[in-house]
Amino acid sequence: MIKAFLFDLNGTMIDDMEYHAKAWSDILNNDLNAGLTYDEVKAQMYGKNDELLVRVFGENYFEPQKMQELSIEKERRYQSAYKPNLKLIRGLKEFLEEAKQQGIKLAIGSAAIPFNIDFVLDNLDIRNYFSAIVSADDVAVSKPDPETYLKCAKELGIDPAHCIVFEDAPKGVEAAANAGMNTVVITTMHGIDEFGQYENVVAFIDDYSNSSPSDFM
Ligand SMILES: O=P(O)(O)OC[C@H]1O[C@@H](O)[C@H](O)[C@@H](O)[C@@H]1O
Repeated sequence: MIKAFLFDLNGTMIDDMEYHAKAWSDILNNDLNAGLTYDEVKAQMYGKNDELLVRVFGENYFEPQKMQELSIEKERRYQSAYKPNLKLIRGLKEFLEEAKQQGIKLAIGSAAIPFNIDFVLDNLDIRNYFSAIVSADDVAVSKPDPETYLKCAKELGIDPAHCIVFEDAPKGVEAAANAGMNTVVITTMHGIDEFGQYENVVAFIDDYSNSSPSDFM
């Protein structure tokens, strides 16, 4: 029996992954000469910003302070490009409202830093729907490690077996599987064909306009 919905943020609540890809591509290739193709940048976009930098450049390439600066700079570029288009994915507001009315607990489990989570929640004024918010700063290791989603469940006081995750990224679906949770996939940046290996996907949706919370309980 499902008692809680755990939402990934980027690509799942807002359709912004193309803006993350552009900001990362700019930082990695134009500022840091990583020489990655656009598809390679997209494939690296999961987990914390520091984890991404280590995957691309190796351990100890940057001082922690430098990684912090690069992370903030990347999010500044992302926010300034995306802000004019900032909006929830179609049908999500009504979906959240209905879930709240039905007593389903709601949480956000994101690899984003609080700077970005605040940017979304405060500009869209939707913070009040969520009883727990787990960001990059709240976990030792991000997705595909299960820590993010297990921490959401713990903060909500709900058994992981009674949670379902909403995700857009294969590595996020993997994180949910590692946490023992099923997943609803929102096909924003990643197509259905990219999720073939995951047995914990129970549904694919383009947006929330034809769904209601009871479909996933
Ligand atoms: O876990 P979420 O909400 O999908 O966020 C993931 C993204 O968050 C962004 O802030 C990172 O810069 C991206 O690299 C990462 O992919």
